[in-house]
Amino acid sequence: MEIHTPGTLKLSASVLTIGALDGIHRGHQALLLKAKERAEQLGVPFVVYTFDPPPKVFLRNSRQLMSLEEKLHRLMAIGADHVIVGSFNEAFMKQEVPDFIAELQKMNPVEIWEGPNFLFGKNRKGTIEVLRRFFKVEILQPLTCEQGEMISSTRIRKLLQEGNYSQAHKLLGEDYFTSFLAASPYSLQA
Ligand SMILES: Cc1cc2nc3c(=O)[nH]c(=O)nc-3n(C[C@H](O)[C@H](O)[C@H](O)COP(=O)(O)O)c2cc1C
Ligand SMILES: Nc1ncnc2c1ncn2[C@@H]1O[C@H](COP(=O)(O)OP(=O)(O)OP(=O)(O)O)[C@@H](O)[C@H]1O
Repeated sequence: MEIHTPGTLKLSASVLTIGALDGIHRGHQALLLKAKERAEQLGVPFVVYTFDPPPKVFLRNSRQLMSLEEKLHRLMAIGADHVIVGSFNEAFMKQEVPDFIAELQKMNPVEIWEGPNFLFGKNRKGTIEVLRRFFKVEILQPLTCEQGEMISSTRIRKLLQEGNYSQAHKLLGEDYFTSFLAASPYSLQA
């Protein structure tokens, strides 16, 4: 797996997923595995574009679920061929939608895979509809928990804050929880 700074990766074809992906929870895992499967079927590299820190950590001071290092390990295990890490700061978030689209075009994505609520660009003006003017965008039906609620990083943060570790465990996924706890600010030793 290769790691890149924004604007440097040029590919003749790819399958792309973009997102904060904080915690790589079961919803993220489903999305990433689907995109990886499509990349394999199409015989093109699988590219993940992520942000550090996650936008909500930078903008709202939300607690970060997973370090960048841990996220990169997870992405490698899932089979990402390339990861672009955008340093999310004042300068980055001022990029207008067309500038970000131009950057994505350098990777010639044949498919972009997202969940239903993906937004991007300055003032969150970029929607799935905007993205669809330029690329083939596929939407994964959101993965929900048994109670029917959508799995999200926000929900997991709340569960951990409430001390509901067993539900957080379920939403993060069995295989992921042990090392997640060891690496996170929610470590049991903390
Ligand atoms: C180029 C760019 C600029 C962004 N600017 C803003 C912004 O001005 N305000 C904001 O709240 N989020 C901004 N974001 C963050 C997005 O709202 C969103 O968090 C990000 O695209 C990741 O999607 P996700 O939250 O679904 O993972 C920006 C994202 C990108 C890629
Ligand atoms: N439960 C889910 N099922 C499918 N896709 C999901 C799910 N949760 C998030 N995604 C998708 O993963 C991508 C990255 O989303 P993001 O990292 O913002 O996740 P999130 O859990 O919604 O985070 P937060 O709660 O902090 O907003 C987006 O395309 C989003 O729609």
